[in-house]
Amino acid sequence: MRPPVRAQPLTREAFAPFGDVIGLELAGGNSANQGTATRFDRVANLTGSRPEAKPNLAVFRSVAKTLPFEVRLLERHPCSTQMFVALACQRFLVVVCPEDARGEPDLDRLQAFVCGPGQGVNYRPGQWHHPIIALEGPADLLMLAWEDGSALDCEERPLPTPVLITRD
Ligand SMILES: NC(=O)N[C@@H](O)C(=O)O
Ligand code: NI
Repeated sequence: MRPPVRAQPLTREAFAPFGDVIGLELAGGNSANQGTATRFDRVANLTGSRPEAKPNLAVFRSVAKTLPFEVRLLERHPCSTQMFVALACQRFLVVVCPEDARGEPDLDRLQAFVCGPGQGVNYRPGQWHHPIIALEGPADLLMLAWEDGSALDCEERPLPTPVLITRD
């Protein structure tokens, strides 16, 4: 079995190779609503590359899992970004994995992030990741991706051996 992967706190810098972080480290912004708000525009690069695919705004009501957690499969969405933002949660787990020269998950470089209330991530298109996991308590998470109901919406890859994610 591979050495366990320690889940790390979510930061913009650490997550940058995998996509965008939402709700963390907001910078700049412009005044809005007669000065009663600051708006931070385009905090994530939302893309869907298939003309027939439509944006799907969904709510995932996830049951709680605990760490340590065994990752037994990864998936990717080749033609769309996928965003998850916590609507209500205590913690949620984001697991991402770079790809090797063949485009397959490079499990030696798998990373895990513990995210909290008010935070979100947006995977870049084709980014290998584990399906979203709620931690410590059930979670409602808002999801946005471009989907058309075809197989290209989501490509799954069962892992030959599980990868254990432990608490930092
Ligand atoms: N597609 C789906 O239902 N869920 C996954 O894509 C996920 O990342 O959670
Ligand atoms: Ni996904």
